[in-house]
Parts: sequence; structure tokens; C-alpha cells
Amino acid sequence: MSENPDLTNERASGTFETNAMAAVIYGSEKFAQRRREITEAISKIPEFQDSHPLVFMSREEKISEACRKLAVLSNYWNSLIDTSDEEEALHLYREVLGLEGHPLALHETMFIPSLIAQASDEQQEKWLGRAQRREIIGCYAQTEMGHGTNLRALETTATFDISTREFILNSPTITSLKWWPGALGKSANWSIVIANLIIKEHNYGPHPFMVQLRDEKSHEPLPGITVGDIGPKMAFNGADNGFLGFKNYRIPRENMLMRHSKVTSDGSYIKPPHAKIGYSSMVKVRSRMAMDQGLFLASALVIAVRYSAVRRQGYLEDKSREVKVLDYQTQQHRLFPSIARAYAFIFCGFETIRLYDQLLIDVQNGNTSGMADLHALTSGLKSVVTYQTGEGIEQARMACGGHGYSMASYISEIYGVAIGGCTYEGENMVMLLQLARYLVKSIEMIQNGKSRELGPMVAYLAENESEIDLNLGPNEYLKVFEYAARNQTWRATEKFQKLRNSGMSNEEAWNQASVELTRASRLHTRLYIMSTFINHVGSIVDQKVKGVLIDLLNVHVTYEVMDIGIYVQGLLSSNQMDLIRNQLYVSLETIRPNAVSLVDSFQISDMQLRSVLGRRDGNVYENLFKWAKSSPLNKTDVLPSVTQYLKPMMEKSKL
Ligand SMILES: CCCCCCCCCCCCCCCCCC(=O)SCCNC(=O)CCNC(=O)[C@H](O)C(C)(C)COP(=O)(O)OP(=O)(O)OC[C@H]1O[C@@H](n2cnc3c(N)ncnc32)[C@H](O)[C@@H]1OP(=O)(O)O
Ligand SMILES: Cc1cc2nc3c(=O)[nH]c(=O)nc-3n(C[C@H](O)[C@H](O)[C@H](O)COP(=O)(O)OP(=O)(O)OC[C@H]3O[C@@H](n4cnc5c(N)ncnc54)[C@H](O)[C@@H]3O)c2cc1C
Repeated sequence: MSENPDLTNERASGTFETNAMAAVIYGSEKFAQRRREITEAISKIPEFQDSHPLVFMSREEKISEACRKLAVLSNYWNSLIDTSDEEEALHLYREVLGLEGHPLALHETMFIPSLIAQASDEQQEKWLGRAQRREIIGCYAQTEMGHGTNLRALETTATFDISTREFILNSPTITSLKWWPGALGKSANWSIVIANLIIKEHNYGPHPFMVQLRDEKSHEPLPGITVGDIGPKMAFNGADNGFLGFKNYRIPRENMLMRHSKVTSDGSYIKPPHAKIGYSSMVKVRSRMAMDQGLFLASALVIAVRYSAVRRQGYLEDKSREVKVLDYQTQQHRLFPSIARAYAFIFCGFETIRLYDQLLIDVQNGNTSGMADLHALTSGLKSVVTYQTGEGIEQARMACGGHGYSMASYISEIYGVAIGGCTYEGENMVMLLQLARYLVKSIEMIQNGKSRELGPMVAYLAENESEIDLNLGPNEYLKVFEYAARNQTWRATEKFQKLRNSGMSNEEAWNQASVELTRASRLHTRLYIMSTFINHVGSIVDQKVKGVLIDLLNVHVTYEVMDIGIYVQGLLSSNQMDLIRNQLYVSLETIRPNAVSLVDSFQISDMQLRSVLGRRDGNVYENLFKWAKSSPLNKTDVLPSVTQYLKPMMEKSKL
């Protein structure tokens, strides 16, 4: 069937090449090209197609479908991608497996990275290759039923038995059961388990252990292990998040991951070079989250923007033809700032992935000095992007009206998966408070006359306000954001200090200042996102692409500043606020002809989108009808439940 002419016209009005934009989004022409090649190759392999729409499947069917595709994938793996390239692998996974989770998701995102970061060279020799070849399937079991945030209170124990040189793993209480780890329930046969290391009754706190859970031949749980699935979730139902308990389960001493902390055979403990080095797998995932969330948001926007360009409802001036809903200013205001955020998140994502890769090298060389900075940055970033992504996806759903609420849009699934990120890898409020610790320390350095020692990301906290001339462009908006973040950080810190100086304990003072502190963290992070966006656009060579991204940046800076209006009242007059508001409306109009091309540029395939509304060809209505007809409820005209209950009820009522 040919493309819907409304979308053809939209594409014709674009002022730039979507391939050139994709090269900017994905960091290089080479990778953008590789993505297209991989997508193209996959589309020719029929076994990769869903056997029927995932949304009509039960959990068992979804998991089985994911396993089927993984088995097929293992035959093609080496021919489809450069297996040493993580981004290619992720693209392949996204295309074939989608976003609802699968048995290898945690294997790739946490199990292998933990082995790389935490296992000694000998341990890597033993397990890493096996994991990379997928001879074993691993997961990351840290969270317990009773504790996920407060890692110091985890209850699982690994007690060193000097006589046998083994660790004995135990789950002493119900609340100590591992609870939530992805792929643990039914798929994984090995796990990195985080347990308290106990030697001669001394608790050295949580450490990582490599633990076999199931027999490699029968896949049956090994004696001493209780393991299973935790049941259906809001989304991610293609994943078997699990529970796990240990009863006197023994593992060799060599199974404690010993790149950093060590236990010798006589039971001596060797400290790691940094107390939090064992948390590195979490930092790795957090450093990826801006990118992953940016892509979730992008997916919802591809759907909503394409659909808004084919959905006609109501009239503007021309009463002879209904208007595309994308032409309403309210629709543009609902969607375009989120397009800008999706671009900004992806740009930040590339930056934090690069920073993590560098940190990994530094730490392997014994230099842990960058850990605090990256922890602070990724803590704030994961919190802000997950929250704003959730907001943006929900707006995208509403922008699709009634059909947005149907699973045919697939937006609800994207939403459910994306907002999981507000919780996993550290609950958002908790992570904002981690960043706040860093910000408060920075203010204390300024107060102690050590401003010069501040890192580049917090140097603005020591600066004074300057005059703002909004006509000068994005950098002036950055100054507005700096003002807001600086003011709020100082205010929150001073509140905390005042409470503490009044005699309150440090913890209680912190608690009573914590809402203000999280606000400071959000503003600081949004400032970082904006400055990364500005820097990125500044470095673009293709002038057409750059021109459109400047327009998008204008949407971003004006929208973001309007959104934090309350924090800039002391800086901007009401006239200046009016000016910004009007600039935002003008920016929405400017970006309108490029809206479809901007979302096309994400190059997210129909196969991955799974959305009837977001189809690239825009042929929504006929496919919506086809999709509804394929609902299992429509297999028969009369359901057994009608025959069994409703008919007798109606007949009884007639008497
Ligand atoms: C290729 C495959 C692809 C697959 C396709 C699919 C793609 C889609 C992606 C989706 C996949 C789904 C994945 C889902 C994964 C979820 C996995 C998990 O949730 S796993 C579970 C995740 N669980 C969580 O995230 C748990 C969250 N909780 C925590 O991380 C910790 O308990 C804590 C950080 C909150 C506190 O820790 P605590 O020990 O009490 O520490 P204090 O507060 O007392 O602070 C003391 C000092 O330490 C400092 N510091 C702290 N951390 C770090 C660090 N990392 N570094 C450096 N420093 C750090 C801190 O700044 C402070 O410094 P100072 O101020 O004194 O100078
Ligand atoms: C989809 C999904 C996948 C997951 N995958 C894994 C996995 O593979 N492996 C794994 O180990 N875990 C996994 N988890 C678990 C996840 O990491 C934890 O749920 C998460 O870290 C939050 O911890 P919690 O559940 O204990 O929340 P809680 O800490 O109980 O949060 C409840 C409330 O308490 C507040 N709170 C808690 N502490 C503080 C504090 N100090 N200050 C202020 N407020 C506070 C929080 O902000 C929140 O509002 C997964 C979770 C989900 C949803």
C-alpha cells in the first residue's frame, strides 16, 4: 500500500536529510549507517517477526517468544553485527527483542559489565568468555524484598569458612530474599549476588559473588537454592524478574569477585581502593540511562507526531477540509518540547557512556578520582530523564486521543517500561539526594574559600549574577538556568546548615531540607542537559542539520525557562517572561514543517515500534481495523462467557 499523502507532504516539507540528522543523533555517520544495515538485514529474516502481536500475548507466550527469537539470533549474531561493538549489539537487541524485556537483558547490561569491572583477570579468564559466548546466562541479584535503596541494610550473608575455604550463603529472613532481579526467575543459571561478607564474625558489608544457581544440564535449581518468578508487573512482562533464597549454600573462595576487594585463603581481607567501587555496575547502567530513556521518549514521539500528521479533526480557517491535529498550537506545545528533550537526552547519553568508559579504564589503572563526579552526574541525570521521559510519553499518549489509549498505539507499553527507570538503578528521590550531597559539599568548598578547586560542572555555583540579554540566544538562557540552579542550591544548603546549627542532628537537618535539596539537584541537572545540548549543536558541521537543531534548541531553552519560571522571578522581569513565552510560540511554528522529519530521523523501525498509529507509511485506519479484528476475542462471534453467564441472566430477567 502506498504512503499516506499527508505524511508524504510532511516529509517533502523537511529542510534537511534525515540520514544526516541520524548521523548527528547517533554520534557518527558510520554508526547511523550500521544501524540501517542491521535493521535492513533483520527485516529479511522472517523468524525475527513477532509470531502475533505481543500485546495479545500472555506472559508465558511473551517469554517463550523472546526465547525463540534469542535462539534464532544466536545463529545470526556474528553475521549481523560487530560483536565487540556494544552499540551495535544494543541496536540489534532493540530491533529483534523490543522493549518488554528478555532473558539476556540483564546478562548484557549488568552481568557481563560486572564481570568486566569487578572480576580479577583469572576470574575473567574463567567466566567472561563463557558469558560472552552465552554458554551461561547471568543476572544481577542485589535488591531484596526488604531493601533495595539502603544497600548497607541488605541481609544476605556470605560467611567465610576458613576450614574449607568456602563462602556459605544464607538468606536469614523472608525480607532477605533477593527480589526483582531481571531474568533471575526462570532463565539465569548464574548470578552476581551481592551479599554481606562476613569473616570471623566481622561484617565487611556488601560484596559481589559469582554464584551458580542452576544445573547447567538440567537447568534445575541446585540444592540450597530457592528461586522463582515474582509475578506480573506494570510492564516488562517479557522478563522473568525473580526471587532467590539461600540455605547454607557453599561456593568456593575464588567465587568472590576479587579485582578490588580480596579475601585470602587464611581469611585476611584486603580493602578496595575506593569504598564504593563495588557499586560500579549500577553506575554503568545509570550512565546508559539518558540514552535508553531518550530512545523510549523518541519512540513515543515518532508515534504521536506521525499520527498527528494524519489525524484530521476540526477546522482552522479553511472550513472545506479538517485540519491535521499537528497544526494546533496546543498539540505542538504538547509534543515539540519533548522532541527537543529526546534529542538532548541522547546527546547527554553519549557523553555519560563515554565518561563511564573512561572511568573504567582509569579505575583499572588504579585511579578512582573520577568516581564521585560521575556518580553525582549520573544520579541526577537518571532521575531527571526518567521523570521527564515519563511525562513526555504520557503527553504523547494524550496527543493521540482515544486511539492513544488503545494498545494498538503501543504507547502504554513504552510508558510502563520507561517509568520503571524512575525506580530501578536507584529510586529517583534517593538519587537526587546523592547528587545533593555533592552540591552541598561544593557550596561548603566555596564557603571555605576553595572555589578554585571546584570541578567545571559546579564552578558556576561560585559565580555572581550578570545582566541577561535574552536576544543574544541560547547561552543567555543558560545563564538564566545557572542563576536558578545556583540560587536554589545555596538556599537549600543554607537551610540545611541553619537547621544543623540550631542543634538538630545532621540526619534530621538533611531530612528537613531534603525537598529543597532535590529541587536544587533537578535544576543543576537540567542545566547540564541544556549546556550539553548547546555544546553539541555548536559542534555540528552540516549547516542544514545545524539550522534545524538551532530551531529545536530554541524550543528547548524557551520551554525549559518557562517551566522553571518560579525560580527566576528575582532575575527576569514580567516583560522578559512575556518575551520568552512569545519566543517559544514562534519556535513552535518554526519547527512545525520539520516535525515529521525530526522524528523520522530517529530511524526507529516499524518492527521495533510495534505501533499501528506510528507506522511509517501512515496508513493508520485500515490497519487499526485489521489489528482489532485480530484480537483473540474476535475469533468467535459468541463468547463462551456470554453463553454461560449473560444469556441465562438475560433470559432469567425476561421471566
Ligand atoms: C545489551 C542488552 C540490552 C538490553 C535491551 C534493553 C534496553 C533497555 C534498558 C532497560 C534494561 C532494564 C535494566 C533494568 C536494570 C535494573 C537493575 C537494578 O535495578 S540493580 C539494583 C540497583 N540498585 C540501586 O541502584 C540501589 C540504590 N542505592 C545505592 O546506590 C546506595 O545505597 C546509595 C548510593 C543510595 C547509598 O549508598 P551508601 O553506601 O549508603 O552511601 P552514602 O549515601 O552513605 O554515601 C557515602 C559516600 O559514597 C558516595 N557514593 C555512593 N555511591 C557511589 C558510587 N556509585 N560511586 C562513587 N561514590 C559513591 C556518596 O556520594 C557519598 O560520598 P560523600 O558525600 O560521603 O563524599
Ligand atoms: C523493572 C525493575 C527491574 C529491576 N531489576 C533489578 C535487578 O535486575 N537487580 C536488582 O538487584 N534489583 C532490580 N530492581 C530493584 C530496584 O533496583 C529497586 O526496586 C530500587 O533500587 C528501589 O529500591 P526499593 O524498591 O527498596 O525502594 P524503596 O527504597 O523502598 O522506596 C520506597 C520510597 O521510599 C523512599 N526512600 C527510600 N529511602 C530514602 C531515603 N534515604 N531518603 C528519602 N526517601 C527514601 C523512596 O524515594 C521511595 O519513595 C528492579 C526494579 C524494577 C522496578
